[in-house]
Amino acid sequence: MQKTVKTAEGNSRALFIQTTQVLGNVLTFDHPADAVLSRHFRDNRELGQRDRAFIAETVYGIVRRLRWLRRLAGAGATPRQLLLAWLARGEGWPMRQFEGLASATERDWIETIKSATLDEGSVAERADMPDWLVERLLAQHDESSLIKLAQSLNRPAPLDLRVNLLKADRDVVLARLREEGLAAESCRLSPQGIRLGGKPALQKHPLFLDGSFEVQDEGSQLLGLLVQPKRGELVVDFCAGAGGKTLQLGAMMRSTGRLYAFDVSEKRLAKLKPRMARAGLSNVHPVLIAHENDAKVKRLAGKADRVLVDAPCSGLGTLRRNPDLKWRQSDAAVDEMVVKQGAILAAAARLVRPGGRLVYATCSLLAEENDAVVDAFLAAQPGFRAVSAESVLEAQGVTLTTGERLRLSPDAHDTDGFFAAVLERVASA
Ligand SMILES: C[S@@+](CC[C@H](N)C(=O)[O-])C[C@H]1O[C@@H](n2cnc3c(N)ncnc32)[C@H](O)[C@@H]1O
Repeated sequence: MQKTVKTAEGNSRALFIQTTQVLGNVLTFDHPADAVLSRHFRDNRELGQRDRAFIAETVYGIVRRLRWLRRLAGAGATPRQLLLAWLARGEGWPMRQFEGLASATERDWIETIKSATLDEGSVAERADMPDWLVERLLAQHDESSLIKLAQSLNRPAPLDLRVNLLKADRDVVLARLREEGLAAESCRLSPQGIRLGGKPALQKHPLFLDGSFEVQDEGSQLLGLLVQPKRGELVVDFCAGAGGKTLQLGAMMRSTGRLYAFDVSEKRLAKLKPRMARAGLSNVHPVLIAHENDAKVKRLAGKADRVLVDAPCSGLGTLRRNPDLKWRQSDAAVDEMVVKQGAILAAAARLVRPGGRLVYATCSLLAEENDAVVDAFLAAQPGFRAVSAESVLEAQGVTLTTGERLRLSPDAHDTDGFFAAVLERVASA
């Protein structure tokens, strides 16, 4: 495999070739883009931080604007042509920057790309989304708000941290990061969050290694607040994954009580274990389940004070971080997901004790995966009632006009897109 020669400009011929290779692999959409990138970086350990950033940002930039680039460069454009078109039009590289990187013929082609004009295009083309997705979103938004939302989803996300309140104080962490020259601000909404300017590498930061903070989008932090777990409670994180929210819930419980972290993915749960240790949590019990009706789940029927269902979903609210999802998801996959979401919510609800709380959340922007799932659940389960998400947040010092259900989007809140409904099992008489 071609190895990179790092240059001051970070745009050597070899780097260019590697970027084209990675892009070609990402554009098959067989695997998530972040997995393709991680693998490439693992196989090319000599790549410096700048080169990695160039490859990742370029590939993500192209995937975000793929529809536009294919209109400019031609539907059958090769990964290399897409790369050239992106650098010329998306990044605005002047012609001289292509010297030594592109052949004379390619440079002529780049000139035509630079001066090409496109007609306005369809809504889906302007949104840089597949037609099926725009059709679904147009049922919820008018054209101009959809374009605004799409543009916000087509921009990179900021980097947010959640301070582990079990180990650290937000102001102390903020002050330390600032002393180190990082641009750090308190998050606007989450009382546990810090927003950083730029994308500093933090995996080796002492405050990361000692569990004082974790990377977690501000919107995701608000979901933890909706669960609002207390010391000594029995809490279930039904779809815990690698534990982004489990860690937050465990810290809010001050490492007391019992916090069950269920998931069907052994690989994801395995990633939770070192994170629990770093976070100083001894109340978390990861449990691998075969499916939502596993006997291990049923044992807790009627016992949980709080249950979080952070449901598997299309993930379309996270397009800023995972832009390939819009090309990897499909209409049919969303329909299947909706059935699964209903089944998981119904199974999770059985665990909630009378008077206990159930939170259903997704990082989707589609009403089918959000309101429709909750509406169907409430219609089938008269033993549950809705609680206002806005009031739950307000009680914790978060001022956000969101109404009964939490709806976050990058254009309105500069967070990833999230949905959540807070439900309560009516206490028996
Ligand atoms: C949105 S992700 C969870 C993210 C996690 N809560 C976090 O904050 O990092 C959804 C998770 O649901 C899990 N999942 C899928 N089907 C499930 C099921 N039937 N029961 C429990 N978890 C399931 C997936 O493996 C995935 O980890």
